[in-house]
Amino acid sequence: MERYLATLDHEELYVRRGPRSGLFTIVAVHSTVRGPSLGGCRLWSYADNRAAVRDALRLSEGMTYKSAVAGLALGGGKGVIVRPPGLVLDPRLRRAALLDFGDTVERLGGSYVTAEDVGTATRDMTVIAQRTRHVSGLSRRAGGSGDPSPFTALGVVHAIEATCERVFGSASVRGRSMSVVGLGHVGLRVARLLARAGATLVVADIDRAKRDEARALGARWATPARAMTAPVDVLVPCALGGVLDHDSVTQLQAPAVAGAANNQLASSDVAQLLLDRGVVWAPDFVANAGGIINIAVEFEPGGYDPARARMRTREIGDTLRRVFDTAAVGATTPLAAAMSVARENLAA
Ligand SMILES: NC(=O)c1ccc[n+]([C@@H]2O[C@H](COP(=O)([O-])OP(=O)(O)OC[C@H]3O[C@@H](n4cnc5c(N)ncnc54)[C@H](O)[C@@H]3O)[C@@H](O)[C@H]2O)c1
Repeated sequence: MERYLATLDHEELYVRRGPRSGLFTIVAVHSTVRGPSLGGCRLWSYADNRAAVRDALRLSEGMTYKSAVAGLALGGGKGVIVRPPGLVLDPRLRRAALLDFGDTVERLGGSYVTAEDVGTATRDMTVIAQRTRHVSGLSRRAGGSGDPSPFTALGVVHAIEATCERVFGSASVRGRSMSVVGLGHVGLRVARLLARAGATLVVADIDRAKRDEARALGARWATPARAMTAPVDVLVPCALGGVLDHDSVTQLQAPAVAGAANNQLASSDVAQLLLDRGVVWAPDFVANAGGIINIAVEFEPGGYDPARARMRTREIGDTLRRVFDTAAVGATTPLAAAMSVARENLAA
């Protein structure tokens, strides 16, 4: 395993071919130290099955640290349904694969709880729930916590405020300039919240149809490349991962970066480059934890309550302040500090 896949640091890895669909279903449980492992079910196509297993192992580990740094009573896990390259899932096959995945989750007896992820949506969770009760993120009508995006956006805004406080001495975004790259489910909501709070916005998306949103926000529209290097106070990446690499960081003009996009650093050494260039970076897995914080409320005594979810999401600001303080004391990067806070919480 170690030789062919990845360093194994996990509690469980379950690979099972679904009898209905014939597709491989995979669940990796990295840690249940703080609670049941939670992580989305990714329906994705890979070059080969090893790559799919590797992805489940890697992503489940990331979930352990994301939940731990947020102080949640959850561990890290991830599910994958492997779609063979070129295979189109018609509705019948898709349903069969989701039911197969539900059986896989059920066999793990609650050590893994699934949720939506790339390639799956809330309605898919309803199908999976026919085979297992270890499902989160069902619709509000079905008793779940529903769409996580508004909570992710709220958390990102609190992360931006904590970052402004660190860089400019005040958490207020009023009068600050910000560049929001990616106006999707999260980015558009972040932009609206920032505009309402008095920030001046540059916005960008590869989808030019989003230009109308810029007008509605009173924001300046830019190409994604220009928005990334705009001379603003805060860069807010809300599209894809890997946007901060050795090239893009040397062109950054913003002294602060805080956004929703997952895996913003192309490689972990970019964290040091940002520090060396005096750019304060809010680690993505701290800033974008609002979605999982919202889901975690489903597991609290009394069940899901949106007001409690909002309250918990606001705590992202304080978590990030602790990360920045830890980084300052240790003269290290916010990435290293966030990992150290997560490890402390795992050990506690
Ligand atoms: N939805 C959540 O609750 C949540 C939670 C945690 C993390 N995230 C992360 O936040 C990011 C955004 O998530 P989302 O749910 O809003 O996704 P989304 O698909 O709704 O939105 C992404 C937007 O980015 C645009 N985009 C894609 N490539 C771009 C590029 N190169 N430049 C500019 N725009 C580009 C797309 O056109 C789309 O409008 C992702 O990285 C996601 O993994 C989302």
